Amino acid sequence: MMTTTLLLSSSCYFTILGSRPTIIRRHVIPTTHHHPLRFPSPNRPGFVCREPYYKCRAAVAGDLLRDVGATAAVLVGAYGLVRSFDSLTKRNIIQQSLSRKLVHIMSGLLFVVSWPIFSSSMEARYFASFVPLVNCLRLIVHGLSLVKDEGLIKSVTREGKPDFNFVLTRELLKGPLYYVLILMLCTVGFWRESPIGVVSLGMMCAGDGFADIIGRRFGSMKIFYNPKKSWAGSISMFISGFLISTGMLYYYSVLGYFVLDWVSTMQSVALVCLVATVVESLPTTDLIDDNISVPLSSMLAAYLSFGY
Ligand SMILES: C/C(=C\COP(=O)(O)O)CCC[C@H](C)CCC[C@H](C)CCCC(C)C
Ligand SMILES: Nc1ccn([C@@H]2O[C@H](COP(=O)(O)OP(=O)(O)O)[C@@H](O)[C@H]2O)c(=O)n1
Repeated sequence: MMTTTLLLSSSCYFTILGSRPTIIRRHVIPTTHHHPLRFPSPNRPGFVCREPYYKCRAAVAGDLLRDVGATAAVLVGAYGLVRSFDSLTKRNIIQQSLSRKLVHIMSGLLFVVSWPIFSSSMEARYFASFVPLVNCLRLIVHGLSLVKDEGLIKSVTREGKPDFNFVLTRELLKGPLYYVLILMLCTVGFWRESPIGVVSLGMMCAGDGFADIIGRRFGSMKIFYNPKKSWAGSISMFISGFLISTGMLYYYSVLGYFVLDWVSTMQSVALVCLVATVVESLPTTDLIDDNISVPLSSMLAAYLSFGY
């Protein structure tokens, strides 16, 4: 019932939204609705099915089947990723802090990489957002110690010691929870139609992740206005964020989702990286988690520089 309501409401919402003219942006010409590699989907605004009705219904059913399959596959991938790092940590192959950061880096990036396996229907983004939603609920349930999952605790908490006291598992309700909420926001809000989501997640996942990994190891020269952060960490955030975000945009442009003017695009990505890196370096972690400040500041900077 909830799914039907969601599908009907999202179809109505995107029928209205989809009637907007396709505006050619300074950098980006959104081609998602008319992606040459995508088969027409009858539940897309403006689509005129010239085939017999049964063929249109088959196309809708094909989209639905594809999105359900893609959702299941990505859910399994998410569970497998956390379990893999739990195993590596248990066998002392990698340190717990490194495990957490690699999960931080890889989860979101692999999630964004998986978006093209979903259909080109208007509801595809909601199927994709179901994956971070499930993980959000999982973090809440375990964060409130309603259920015990040693592997999850070891893979995504700072301590990694699953003694299941409420204080420790409550950590799941901070960084990790904000992280999956931002994934949901970017999936539903920007999807494959705007570079803003891709770049913002590149900064949150890769930039913030490598800042920690490099900063912990090589961050002897501290930032004068925030001794908890280092120049090495911030510089690595800028470089990794720029390279990964640009690489993700290239991936989506090769698949035909964006047509990008690369000179101005790289200038815009560099600006977003600079803004996100400065925000991350500020002594505000106690006030607002990096998993909120970094992506939100990236979204604002990307909106102002990409034009939409
Ligand atoms: C450890 C995490 C965040 C904490 O960040 P920080 O506080 O150290 O800055 C990441 C938590 C990841 C979450 C448990 C699983 C998310 C999975 C994702 C929605 C889907 C991944 C799919 C892909 C195919 C592996
Ligand atoms: N710009 C940065 C970011 C992190 N770091 C290092 O990485 C550690 C963890 O960074 P963080 O507090 O942002 O970690 P999370 O809150 O992202 O888990 C810091 O205590 C620093 O040792 C750094 O040196 N420079």
